[in-house]
Amino acid sequence: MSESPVPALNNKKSTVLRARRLQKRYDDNIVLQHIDLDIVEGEVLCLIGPSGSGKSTLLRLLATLESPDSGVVFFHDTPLGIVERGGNLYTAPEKIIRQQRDRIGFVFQQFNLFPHLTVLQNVMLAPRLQGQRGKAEDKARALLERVGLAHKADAWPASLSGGQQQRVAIARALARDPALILFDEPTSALDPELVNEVLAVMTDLAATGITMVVATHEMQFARRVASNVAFLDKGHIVEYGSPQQVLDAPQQPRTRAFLQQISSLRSEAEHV
Ligand SMILES: Nc1ncnc2c1ncn2[C@@H]1O[C@H](COP(=O)(O)OP(=O)(O)OP(=O)(O)O)[C@@H](O)[C@H]1O
Repeated sequence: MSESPVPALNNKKSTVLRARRLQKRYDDNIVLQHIDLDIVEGEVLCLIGPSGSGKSTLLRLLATLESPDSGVVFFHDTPLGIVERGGNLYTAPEKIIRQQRDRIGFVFQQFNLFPHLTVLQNVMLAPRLQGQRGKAEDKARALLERVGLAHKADAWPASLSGGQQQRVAIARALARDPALILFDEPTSALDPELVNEVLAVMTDLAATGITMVVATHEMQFARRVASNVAFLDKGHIVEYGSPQQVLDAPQQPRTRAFLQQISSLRSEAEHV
């Protein structure tokens, strides 16, 4: 019997998401290789790495917005793909997979709000689709309050600043009652003066124990908020550990070079 590609699951209850041996390629370009990750309840994992290192692709695989070429993502121990068990190929029932996927929120770099819906309607959409019709509006208003935008409920997305649109996108992700929220460089598209309002909302979420994976170039945020930091380089996780380990005492030359580059870009920007 061939060895299973997936290591035996341990039954640690608090593991929200587990990725095993993920690999992804686009044509000849191998974008991710040998990715193993465990994300436990309440953890904030920051993904850092150079442009093109595979952060966005990894987030899309974790959210099952795309499928890996091999390897599998488990969400609360449910495989969201095909695994080998006892020598047979196994997939969870489609309904179960859908229910699990619904509990993964995603916040995109470019906000991706629906332009033809008001702010309130954007946030109400998920609870409505989940059949919470009666409660959807109250829930959406409470979430807008939570991100400081209750007064913008009836506004159109295009009338908001980028920072406000991203806060609405966070409220929309929260409306799914997610067990995990994935953030893909949520402040990269923002003018510098709008970055902090979004990071403040994310810091509050982390403090309430929401499990998050955040691809980011905001090292101060990672230092303050992350439980763990993973440094991706050319599709591999080459360094992983606490923010102090990875950001203050990196072991790998590539991590050191990347952090120096980021910090010199930052000081150049401050002197313009
Ligand atoms: N849909 C796609 N089709 C083809 N190639 C892709 C696709 N998506 C990503 N890639 C390639 O995969 C590699 C990793 O891209 P990815 O966007 O995941 O990196 P990243 O670390 O998030 O970069 P950035 O910080 O610039 O967003 C790049 O070489 C990119 O060109």
